[in-house]
Amino acid sequence: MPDQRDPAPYDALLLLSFGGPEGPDDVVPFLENVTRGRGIPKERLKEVGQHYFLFGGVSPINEQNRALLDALREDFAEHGLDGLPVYWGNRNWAPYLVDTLREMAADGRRRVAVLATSAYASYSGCRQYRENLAEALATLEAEGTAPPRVDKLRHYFNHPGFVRPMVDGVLKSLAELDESVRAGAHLAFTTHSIPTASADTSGPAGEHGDGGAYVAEHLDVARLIAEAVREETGVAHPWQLVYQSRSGAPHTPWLEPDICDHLEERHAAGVPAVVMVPIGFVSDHMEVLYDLDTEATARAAELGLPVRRSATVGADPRFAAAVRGLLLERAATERGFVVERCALGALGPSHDLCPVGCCPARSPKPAAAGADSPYA
Ligand SMILES: CC1=C(CCC(=O)O)c2cc3nc(cc4[nH]c(cc5[nH]c(cc1n2)c(C)c5CCC(=O)O)c(CCC(=O)O)c4C)C(CCC(=O)O)=C3C
Ligand SMILES: [Fe+2]
Repeated sequence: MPDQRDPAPYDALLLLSFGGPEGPDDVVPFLENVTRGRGIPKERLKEVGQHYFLFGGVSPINEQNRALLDALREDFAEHGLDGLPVYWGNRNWAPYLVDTLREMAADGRRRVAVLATSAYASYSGCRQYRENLAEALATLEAEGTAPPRVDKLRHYFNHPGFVRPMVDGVLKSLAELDESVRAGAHLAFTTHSIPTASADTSGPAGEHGDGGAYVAEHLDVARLIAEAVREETGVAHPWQLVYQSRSGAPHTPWLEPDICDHLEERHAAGVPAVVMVPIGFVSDHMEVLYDLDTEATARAAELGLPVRRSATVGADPRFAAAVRGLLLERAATERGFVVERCALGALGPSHDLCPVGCCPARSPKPAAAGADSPYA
């Protein structure tokens, strides 16, 4: 049996996130960072900029990550991992990933476990993070600094520490609905829309059928939550997986239906209330605060349809404990043990190392933490 408290070979955890603006002057440069080379129409960028300006140019994502860092440090300290430092770096805003990795190298960190604030497979949700890691490591090498080795922790969409807090969130939202509409409420599980071409090729090649791993993983989580809610309430609330935050050119097919169209369609079908469950996201960041709490909630109000939006996991202590579990599990695996890998649902635990061709890019770039990675 491996020592369940031994983080070796890891000497640090890196929380890798998206990043977001912290004031009005940050908004445009942030959007330029996000969309460089991605072919996003100017009109869409203007519109998304307005979402940020509506909130004073501040995305809530950085505050959310600071709270998660606190929760992780507290959990580690309480479970004998207080010697394991936790760092934070972002893909698109300060603290930038490359600066954090440089600091980690200077601090003598040689082997780093990476937790991305993205729970599912897809180019945007996995490989793009791995490409950014590879790019940052290459930058350090070019500067003459030996970069630490980075291992990305597996996808945790089906980990109980991710799923259970969301079940509680749905139960809370249902309880907030008026009793007259509660039992008839539908659950709208939402996630980021992505191009269908990207969805179909998400995950290891050939796995999971139409919509690839991205859709299959979300359906598994939606089913798990709906089932747990039924067990708690005795009511089988009808549910559907829907999408939000569509971007890109209008002629490119993206996953549908959109949450706003779905609310209209449910309303027309006589559904008395809807709980929007943002399973695609780890915290209440701008896609949640604008696209659901502002836009979709306003659409529902126009329709006279009662809606609630349930909580994301954020800094829930159960999620922090899950991260510790993922790190210790991977650490033991790297030390040569065969360990139990905690996962709910039908798909089982996700892979540790992305195989060649997993979530392919439009134009191939080096990606870290994969079977064919230059820095493995
Ligand atoms: C799958 C997915 C996740 C979930 C996984 C994960 O969390 O990583 C996610 C998260 C996020 N997306 C975010 C912000 C943005 N995403 C954009 C654009 C895009 N996202 C895409 C996909 C995803 N995005 C895609 C396919 C595009 C089109 C451009 C491209 O092909 O790359 C744009 C540009 C404007 C626009 O096009 O909408 C912005 C500003 C923020 C920060 C929010 C905040 O500031 O609080 C977060 C957490
Ligand atoms: Fe996005």
